[in-house]
Amino acid sequence: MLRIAVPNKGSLSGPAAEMLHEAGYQQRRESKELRIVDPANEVEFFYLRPRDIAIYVSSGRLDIGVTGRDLLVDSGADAEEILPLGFARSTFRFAAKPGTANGVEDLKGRTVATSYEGIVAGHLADSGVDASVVHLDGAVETAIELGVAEVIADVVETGTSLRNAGLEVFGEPIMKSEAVVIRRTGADGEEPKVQQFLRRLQGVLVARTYVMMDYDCRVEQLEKAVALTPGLESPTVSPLHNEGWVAVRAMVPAKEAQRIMDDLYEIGARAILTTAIHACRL
Ligand SMILES: Nc1ncnc2c1ncn2[C@@H]1O[C@H](COP(=O)(O)OP(=O)(O)OP(=O)(O)O)[C@@H](O)[C@H]1O
Ligand SMILES: O=P(O)(O)OC[C@H]1O[C@H](OP(=O)(O)OP(=O)(O)O)[C@H](O)[C@@H]1O
Ligand SMILES: [Mg+2]
Repeated sequence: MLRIAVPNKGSLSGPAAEMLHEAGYQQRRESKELRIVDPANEVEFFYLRPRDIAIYVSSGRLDIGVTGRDLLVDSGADAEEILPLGFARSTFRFAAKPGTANGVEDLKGRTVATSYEGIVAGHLADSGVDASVVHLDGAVETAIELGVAEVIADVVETGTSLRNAGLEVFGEPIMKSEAVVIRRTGADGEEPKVQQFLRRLQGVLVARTYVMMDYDCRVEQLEKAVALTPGLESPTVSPLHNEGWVAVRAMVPAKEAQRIMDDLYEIGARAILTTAIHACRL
């Protein structure tokens, strides 16, 4: 039975459960459940605090986990990223009242408040800057107003929390994060159950980024049409009952679907349809 750690709370928890559900795994019915078994898929899910997941996985008691890249790095645990999942995207940045600092070099002798002490201490050390770090659990933006620190280092997504606190980012981004699948460093990467789990999640990622496109076009336009919709391997082309026409079917990136439909129409393609892909194995 594959043992998988899943975030039980916070920004990662909802999207992680949704992705696992789309990948065909049973998920917990209510938020107080800490552990469920999915016998059909021979998987056991452990719902843990996102911050603790890398520690459990590095101990070898759980095979894999879903967490944030920033949380993995911050933990310092002996675990490695094996698949980025594309949700809970954020940037980790320094911020302060405007005019306080322009870069990490200005932090010498100052105090930085953060929930990610590992990342911040590592970054300061790498930059050769001697500053103090104060650990806070959350709502770090308020630390400056209340005089606990002059600078914060925190997760930024839309920037709304910083703006509301009258703060501005400064310096280079410290890191870019998103949800990731992790395993113990050096664990057997070929393990078939792990490979199957990763293939299922990759299938969801592809199903979310591509749509299926179908259209009819004249044989004379086929080469131009196929250049617009090359598909992953090559498009399927089938004859139509009306001579001189073919039906074409290919996967296209969802973001480009409308533009491709316009371009196909321009060259004379008709009955252009897109349909969602629910699951796939490439
Ligand atoms: N507003 C956000 N947008 C995108 N990702 C975020 C956001 N806030 C936190 N994250 C990401 O979520 C992970 C942190 O999850 P965690 O549950 O510890 O914090 P949280 O989502 O802020 O929840 P909590 O309310 O418990 O603090 C990190 O990987 C972080 O980058
Ligand atoms: O750039 P934004 O879109 O505003 O998102 C970033 C904010 O979201 C998270 O906070 P959360 O709401 O989880 O509260 P917390 O600080 O207590 O963790 C994070 O810690 C930032 O404060
Ligand atoms: Mg938070």
